[in-house]
Amino acid sequence: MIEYRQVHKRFDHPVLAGVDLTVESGEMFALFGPSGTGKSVLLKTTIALVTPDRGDVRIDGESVYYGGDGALERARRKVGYVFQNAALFDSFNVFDNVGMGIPEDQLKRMPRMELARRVWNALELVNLEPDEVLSKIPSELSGGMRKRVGIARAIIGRPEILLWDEPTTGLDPINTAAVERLIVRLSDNLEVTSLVVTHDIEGGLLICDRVAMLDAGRLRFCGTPDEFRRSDDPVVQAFQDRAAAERALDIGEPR
Ligand SMILES: Nc1ncnc2c1ncn2[C@@H]1O[C@H](COP(=O)(O)OP(=O)(O)OP(=O)(O)O)[C@@H](O)[C@H]1O
Repeated sequence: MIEYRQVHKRFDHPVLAGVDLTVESGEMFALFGPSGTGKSVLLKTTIALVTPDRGDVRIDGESVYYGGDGALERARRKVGYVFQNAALFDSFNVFDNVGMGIPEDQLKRMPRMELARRVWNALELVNLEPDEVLSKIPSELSGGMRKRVGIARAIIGRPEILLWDEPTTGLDPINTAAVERLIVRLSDNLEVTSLVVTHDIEGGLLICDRVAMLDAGRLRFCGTPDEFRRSDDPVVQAFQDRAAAERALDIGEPR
């Protein structure tokens, strides 16, 4: 379970102004919101990739920020993070990039054969052919393949929680659908809690148990996909209308 409690963050302007949100264990949860409202920043506060100015995050009841020695480390071990642009290391091959998802202390003690087996399994789980990609560097892969390598790195450490930062952004419709199927399959097979930040509202509503919408640094909506669709909040409605119009433009439908 992930609990965000009164999370505040400002950079040169206020971004998060007291976000309260609970994602239950085993849940598949999507976070929506207009561009620049702090969705990625909130995701990053989960494991202190961004540190909140105020507030706390609790994972399975343990405070990430006030839990004392080792709390952040324990949180990071439980979480796999799928970065927006895959964030692979350009000069390392796929084997090394995926292997980096294993915590360093475990990696040091791990026999090479065991590491190879884990990397192989992780690549198979994301539908990549290990033989074909292991020795390639990221620039030799397509955008969709790089995303999958990033996902393999996130799952190789056997996380209990997967955080997905815009996993389908920049992908064509076919790859988008494939990655969405992958999110569902991995979340089911690995029995993880998934929190997905996405602009793909339709996809998020289709695959998630609950969704939330962030607006102006605060949670504007939290509920089931059905409740979201039927919300009479004008801000939520306007957001959905805008998303639908953008989608229609994307896929060339008449507006
Ligand atoms: N490290 C940082 N330093 C300064 N400003 C930052 C930093 N990270 C994020 N911001 C700012 O915080 C705001 C929220 O950014 P964030 O990436 O969380 O938005 P978002 O809701 O995920 O948007 P998008 O949907 O466009 O990705 C933006 O104004 C962004 O410029």
